[in-house]
Amino acid sequence: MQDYQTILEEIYQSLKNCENTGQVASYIPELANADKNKLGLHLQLITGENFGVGNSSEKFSIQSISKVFSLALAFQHIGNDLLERVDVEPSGNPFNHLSLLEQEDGIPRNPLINSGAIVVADVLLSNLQNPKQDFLEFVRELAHDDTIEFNEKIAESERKTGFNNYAAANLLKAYGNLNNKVEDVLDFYFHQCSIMMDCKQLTDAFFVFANKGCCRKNKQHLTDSQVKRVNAIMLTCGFYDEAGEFAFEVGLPGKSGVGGGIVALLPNEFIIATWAPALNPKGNSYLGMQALEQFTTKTKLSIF
Ligand SMILES: NC(=O)CC[C@H](N)C(=O)O
Repeated sequence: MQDYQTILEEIYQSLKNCENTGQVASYIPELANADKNKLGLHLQLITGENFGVGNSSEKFSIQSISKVFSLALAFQHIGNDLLERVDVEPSGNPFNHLSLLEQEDGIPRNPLINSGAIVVADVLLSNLQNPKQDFLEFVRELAHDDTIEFNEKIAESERKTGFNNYAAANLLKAYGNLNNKVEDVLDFYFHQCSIMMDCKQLTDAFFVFANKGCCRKNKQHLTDSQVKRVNAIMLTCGFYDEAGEFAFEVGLPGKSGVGGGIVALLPNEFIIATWAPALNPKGNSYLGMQALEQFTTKTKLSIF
């Protein structure tokens, strides 16, 4: 086995010493408080070994990483019917882009951009009995961790400034691709994005996507085919208009969030999560992208 702890420490040291030109997201005011100097990495092997460095056990707002959980839960409930309301093509555009939605008659390009995730949130609202609580329980169950919570302050902060997401939701409603009230769908969406987790917990929860749909306690949550699809969507759409760059530099399916987190995985091998709050111009963690590039280069482990 490779010396993963040493590899993580080398990556951590090299990034701690490099100039961090990223910027913390400030369009959600609560996120602007994050400390740009934080950096955490956690690796979990499919065999259960764990390795961590830096601020890997500090919780942060997972933001768009939550879109993978909502996609998985929607697949679990309505299967491929989901694909009638949201496509699976990379958008080549920023996560909050609107004009494509209008050009394509209210069918979002994929479930990992905001408009697509808002449609998925609508599906969950229609299919769950207590939507927010049931969603939280799903994430807790995947991670086997009942301490995972929403951050009400962050959800409220985004509600107050989420004009772009209101625009997307209203456009979806106008095209007949939203069954519930705009306010209710966005309340769910802002809460899912506000969930607080650390790098270790993210690797726990994403274990299911590296392990053919079975979580760490061996419960089957998704079929083989659903896991294949979720991973394919992560690979092609998980980093918005930087998905090509991530595949090129890192070579793993993964998902980023504007809280500065990234989770990536190699099916049947490992799950790795990074957290560094400052973002590059495309909205992905500046140091996190580099950490993962170094990891797959040093270990020679990627899907390619
Ligand atoms: N890329 C992200 O993490 C974006 C999520 C954020 N909640 C938004 O809707 O703008």
